Amino acid sequence: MPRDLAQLRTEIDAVDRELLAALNRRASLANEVGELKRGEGSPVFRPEREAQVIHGLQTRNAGPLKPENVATIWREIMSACRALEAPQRVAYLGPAGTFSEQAAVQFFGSSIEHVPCVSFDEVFQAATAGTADFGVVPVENSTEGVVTRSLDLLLTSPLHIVGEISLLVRHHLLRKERSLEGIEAVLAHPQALAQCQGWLAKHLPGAERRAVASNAEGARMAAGNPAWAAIAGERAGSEFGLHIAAHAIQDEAFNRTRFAVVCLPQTLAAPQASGKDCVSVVVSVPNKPGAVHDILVPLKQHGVSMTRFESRPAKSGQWEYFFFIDVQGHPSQPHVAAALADLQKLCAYYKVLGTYPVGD
Ligand SMILES: O=C(O)C(=O)C[C@]1(C(=O)O)C=C[C@@H](O)C=C1
Repeated sequence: MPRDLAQLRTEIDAVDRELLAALNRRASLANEVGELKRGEGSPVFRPEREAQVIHGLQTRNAGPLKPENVATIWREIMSACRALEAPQRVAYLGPAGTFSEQAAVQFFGSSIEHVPCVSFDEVFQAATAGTADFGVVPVENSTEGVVTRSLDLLLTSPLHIVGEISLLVRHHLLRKERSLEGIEAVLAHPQALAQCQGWLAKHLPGAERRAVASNAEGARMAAGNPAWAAIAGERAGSEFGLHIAAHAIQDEAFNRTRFAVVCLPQTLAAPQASGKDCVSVVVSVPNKPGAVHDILVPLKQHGVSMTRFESRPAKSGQWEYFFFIDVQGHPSQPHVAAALADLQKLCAYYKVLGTYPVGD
């Protein structure tokens, strides 16, 4: 005899009470961990431990919850437990409603203190000066390529990368009206304008494209002028009470942005191996034939996979470049350590930007 709705809800209520009791037991344990850590002066946030917890549960998960549900739920549970140990302040390009904010919440969970900033430079400053514990900045977009300012800041700043997260970025055309009639200007961050240039040329060829500090800032401004539209995500639309006049206008359907999570080395030492890690380095080589080829040889010799290779001008006026290289693995693995040591010997400049668990 199948149970009726009332019976099923009674059972759900009983399970919820068990869950609540179990979650509070977990939170009390996290409180104790927090006390231990305060005594030792060790970091509250341990991304490799969180990655292991989620991975371990996904391996044991018998369903019907999907593995991605398990990840989302436990990210929030650990965010709440972490906040009990000590609230983590996270800087990102604001205001509220940006994709950077979404990346910060997706990475740290929603139990964080928000530190919205007006530029990527300010995000780095906040995390360097200690007004934030962490910064979250975009480093690469699948349509537009690298976010050059972030890479330049990574090169010169004392911050290192401790995590990464990638978001599917869907840009909408947002405005006070529901139609495309009478739009004089489209406001967005230059990256978003570039990611939607095909759509704009086709549908709003006469509208001015105005670059602003962030997409959410554009949305805030469009909320005050019916002749303006903004390009931004849903979050910004609801934040500023705008309608979606056109859905998903980015030129590539699978437009993704990868964000780096950065902090001072004393906030969080390089994470221990999580089992699925990555090392980011930036190097420069002497300006001579074959030098770029040579730096890749140690990776091949030691069987280390390279997942990223980007160049940025060294700004010396001499056609010299910095190369941003990501390799798979963790320096505690002998073949990774040997490959990096051999690579370093060939470089005029060599800096490890970070070792961290590979993001989703
Ligand atoms: O294991 C720890 O070090 C904890 O502080 C506990 C916990 C958790 O909730 O599981 C919370 C914060 C850390 O980032 C990692 C894990």
